[in-house]
Amino acid sequence: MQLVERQALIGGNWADATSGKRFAVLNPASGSEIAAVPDCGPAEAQAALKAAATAFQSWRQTTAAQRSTVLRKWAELMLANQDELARLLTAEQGKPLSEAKGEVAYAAGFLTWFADEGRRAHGGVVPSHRADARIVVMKEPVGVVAAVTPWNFPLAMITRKIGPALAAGCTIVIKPAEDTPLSALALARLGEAAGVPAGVVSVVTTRSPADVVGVWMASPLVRKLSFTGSTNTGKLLMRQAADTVKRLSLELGGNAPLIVFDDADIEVAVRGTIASKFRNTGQTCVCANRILVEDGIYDRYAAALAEAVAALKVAPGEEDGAAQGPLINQPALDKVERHVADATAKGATVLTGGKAHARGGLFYAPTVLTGMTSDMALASEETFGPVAGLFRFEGEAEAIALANATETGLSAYFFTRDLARAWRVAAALEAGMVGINEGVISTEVAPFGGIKQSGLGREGASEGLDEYLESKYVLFGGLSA
Ligand SMILES: NC(=O)c1ccc[n+]([C@@H]2O[C@H](COP(=O)([O-])OP(=O)(O)OC[C@H]3O[C@@H](n4cnc5c(N)ncnc54)[C@H](O)[C@@H]3O)[C@@H](O)[C@H]2O)c1
Ligand SMILES: O=C[C@H](O)CS(=O)(=O)O
Repeated sequence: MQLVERQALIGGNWADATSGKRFAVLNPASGSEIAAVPDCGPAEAQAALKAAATAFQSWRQTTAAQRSTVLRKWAELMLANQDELARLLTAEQGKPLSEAKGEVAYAAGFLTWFADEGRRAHGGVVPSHRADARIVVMKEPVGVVAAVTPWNFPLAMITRKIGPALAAGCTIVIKPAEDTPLSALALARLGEAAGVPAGVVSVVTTRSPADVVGVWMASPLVRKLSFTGSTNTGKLLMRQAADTVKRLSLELGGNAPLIVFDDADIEVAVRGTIASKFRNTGQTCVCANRILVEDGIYDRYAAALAEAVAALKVAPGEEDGAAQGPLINQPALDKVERHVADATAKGATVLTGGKAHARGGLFYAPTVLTGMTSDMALASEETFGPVAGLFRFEGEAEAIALANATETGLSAYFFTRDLARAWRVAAALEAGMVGINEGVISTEVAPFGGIKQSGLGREGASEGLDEYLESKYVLFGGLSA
């Protein structure tokens, strides 16, 4: 396999951990080792941070056009290596190759998007409050950014940070998830080829995240943390950030409702449910987690959904036609099995799946459960696996109440053909992102993020650049009136 890097990128140098320690990266479909990478610690974290602080002084002096050129070239190299990057991503993360290829393009899209946005980071001239003074507002880069990213989208969750950070003139130190470091290292190699200067981007791989990230969180040199991962980890890092008042972008957990109203087009609703619930084998932060179905359509929809889910091909991601890959690791599989066992013990019925797949290992049969109730674990916890739990409701008010009965608020979906209802329900749902008659809404052009305990800030869109900029207001006084 090409593009496999076996060293970390520390301040422009490809290096082993000073301890010599390494850890294996496994293929979740087979359990076989793909490669081993450095198990870095505080020494490497400090070296990467020092290099980023030094590089920041020169990178911030480049023009927006120069930074844009580098980001565009990087995106071009990603697309030129799309097949190789996708094969590597599928090998370490498990998703079907078709989805991995889609992620490469999606990830490159953030670099292209912010290559353009960075050239629009305008400040402004403010109408002065005094005749002898003029006021301007300048946009300046935040500084050194620490990025901590998850395993489920090992490329896109990184470029969603690198893009705006570098476009703004920041430098960045990255700690990728221990399950999927190879995609991050391959990305960094392409960045080097695109002209990213030494120290501007570092990738520090480790099996001990707290040891590496703890150095960055304690240092005043890091002016911003951009984190994507679970809400619990996000809260922990948020507390650590307080000591040095770091800027925060937090993309955390979800528990998305997907509502099917009586007037929905069943085929559209089933297609949208499959797209939302089973993308990346259900291991997506914006996956539908609770399926709320109105009484009048419930039985027809449940039968149609179960038929479609039963037809999903479960296989290693590189196999032709694979629609569902393995779970990322044993704890992820254990959680899926716990949610299904809890639901059936409390009265839910399995329409399809409901057990480990015949392939064994980390493969689980895509599942549809009916008769779900709010006391079940799946109702309040993010399953992060291929399980669609159907809850019954009567009337719009009950649907909204059920949908909003969660501490998170990342995404929500609903299916209806009533335009007035579409506006009412979209306004009533407590979520940062809403899909109407659509199950996949993620794009670099729209602000991605959640409310409540799903996080802070937005990624992508024009707003995504603001997360990496500071406003400096300058008053020119003593001017003749
Ligand atoms: N909102 C979003 O955009 C988004 C996107 C993807 C995943 N997620 C969420 O992430 C979760 C799944 O991802 P995960 O299992 O990798 O989450 P996780 O929080 O376990 O890990 C995320 C990252 O944090 C690191 N980490 C873990 N503990 C740490 C610590 N004590 N100090 C420093 N770093 C630490 C991990 O090594 C990893 O790189 C789900 O809840 C999912 O909803 C959210
Ligand atoms: O896990 C959620 C990520 O944000 C993936 S996507 O942006 O929804 O594709």
